Amino acid sequence: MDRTISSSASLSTPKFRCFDPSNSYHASTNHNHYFLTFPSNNPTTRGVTGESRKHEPKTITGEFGYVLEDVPHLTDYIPDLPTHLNPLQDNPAYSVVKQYFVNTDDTVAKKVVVQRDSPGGTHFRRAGPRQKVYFGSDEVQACIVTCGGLCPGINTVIRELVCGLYDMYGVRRVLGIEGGYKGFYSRNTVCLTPKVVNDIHKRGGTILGTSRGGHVTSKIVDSIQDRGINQVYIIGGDGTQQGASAIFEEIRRRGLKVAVVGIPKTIDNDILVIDKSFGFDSAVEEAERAINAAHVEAESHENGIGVVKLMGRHSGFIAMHATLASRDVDCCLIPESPFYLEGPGGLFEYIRKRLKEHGHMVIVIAEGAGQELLSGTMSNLDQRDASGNKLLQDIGLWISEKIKDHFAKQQKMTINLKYIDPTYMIRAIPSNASDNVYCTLLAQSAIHGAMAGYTGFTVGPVNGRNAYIPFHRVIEGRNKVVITDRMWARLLSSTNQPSFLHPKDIVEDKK
Ligand SMILES: Nc1ncnc2c1ncn2[C@@H]1O[C@H](COP(=O)(O)OP(=O)(O)O)[C@@H](O)[C@H]1O
Ligand SMILES: O=P(O)(O)OC[C@H]1O[C@](O)(COP(=O)(O)O)[C@@H](O)[C@@H]1O
Ligand SMILES: [Mg+2]
Repeated sequence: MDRTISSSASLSTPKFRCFDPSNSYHASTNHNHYFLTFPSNNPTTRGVTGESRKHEPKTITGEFGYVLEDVPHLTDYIPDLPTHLNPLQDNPAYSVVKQYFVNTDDTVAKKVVVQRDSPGGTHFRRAGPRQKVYFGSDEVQACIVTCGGLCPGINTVIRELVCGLYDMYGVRRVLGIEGGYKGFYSRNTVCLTPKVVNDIHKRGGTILGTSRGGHVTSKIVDSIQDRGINQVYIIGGDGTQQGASAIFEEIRRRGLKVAVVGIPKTIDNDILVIDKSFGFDSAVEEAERAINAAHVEAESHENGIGVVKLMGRHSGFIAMHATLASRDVDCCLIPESPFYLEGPGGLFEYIRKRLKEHGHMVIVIAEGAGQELLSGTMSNLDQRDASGNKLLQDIGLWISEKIKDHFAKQQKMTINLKYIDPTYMIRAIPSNASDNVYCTLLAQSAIHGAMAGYTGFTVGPVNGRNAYIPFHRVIEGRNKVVITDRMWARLLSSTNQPSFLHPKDIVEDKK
């Protein structure tokens, strides 16, 4: 579809001009791009001369304290976009479903436990197919990129994006960007078809490759524009969603008809708002195997101690869930719960007690736990990876040495400690059955959102329903284990470990 939208600089409408092919900076033959010129009177950019202000959150309020934290839509900055009937209504598989399309007003409550007098509270737009779409099938040129660390299920999401675009919306042009964000401007692309992706969900990793660092917003958006891409599916964690948000802002600033969709991928389960990230269950299952091995080793030796280090840079969800699932773990240490070694209530005292009672024990430690204890004692202090994430020191190795040293020198006690570090093994596997289904729903929800013209959002389950969540909500912090929550209490009660909290802290927290 080739359209020119122009308007006078009225007070109520933004001023747009059509893409100018003579502009060598963005030389492209694609006709689906609209440019926003500044200054404009668009509410999201008003008052800014020469450059765009960030997209203001769209908040819609209703009666009784109802709040919708809405996601941007292409029509927010490109008015009068033509619409099409959703091709799903003629699709034999879907046309038989009663009420297949979601009501455009459907929203998902962030909080489902409420009291009689509770206000309506925060809601997100419900994911799903809409009757009207803003892209024709022939018009779509989609791309998929995977960034950050690996996670079980990435290939399933890629597969389902490609097959969903093909089967549900008749889209035939889907590009894979190789090697993460930097692939937009430094690598080739690969054409993705249902045939190419047919079996990939059975493999771990990502067929597209991934990387850290290399997010240069202007170069990425230039590449999107030059290639004529109008739907961008970005699979990645908290850092990636930050990057996706920057891409969305730049696309909006340039006034392009390009939908930017984030698909949350994090093995650490540290992305805000969503219930749980895909691949997390698969990773926990794999972690169980390491814990089992540690337990077998520990119980076969006198004073046997099995130490297992698991992933979890800032959030201890994997360690917590693997511990709760296993029942063989006697102590779980996570970044959110500071601990200490010596003295009453400390880790050494607990280990001694446990060995006396049971003759063996298993300790699970998340890689980000206790970093403050060993700061300055090991090399690579304050080093960062290409994405700016702090490189952690090996807490598992450090604590194993400390335990051995303490029991040999101070307790004159022979212990048998086995240290297991399955770090990469838990994330390099294919996803399990339930994660595969999760990935399918996630990918399809992402497609429906982009086709319906929504942009600048992350898709994910909120209280069991997929929703479109504005980027700013997922990048404003990290999801962490709350150690004053019932889940952590369950863990403490299942392991019998000390809380390592000073009674004064607990009283203050309860207040
Ligand atoms: N604040 C940020 N702004 C823009 N891009 C970012 C930001 N943080 C990370 N990125 C980019 O996102 C990608 C993945 O980030 P990373 O932190 O490595 O993994 P993850 O997304 O899994 O957390 C990298 O290419 C990185 O450059
Ligand atoms: O060695 P790499 O590839 O940087 O990955 C290690 C890190 O990746 C993580 O799994 C998290 O990565 P993401 O944020 O990309 O999901 C951490 O738990 C771990 O510290
Ligand atoms: Mg991350």
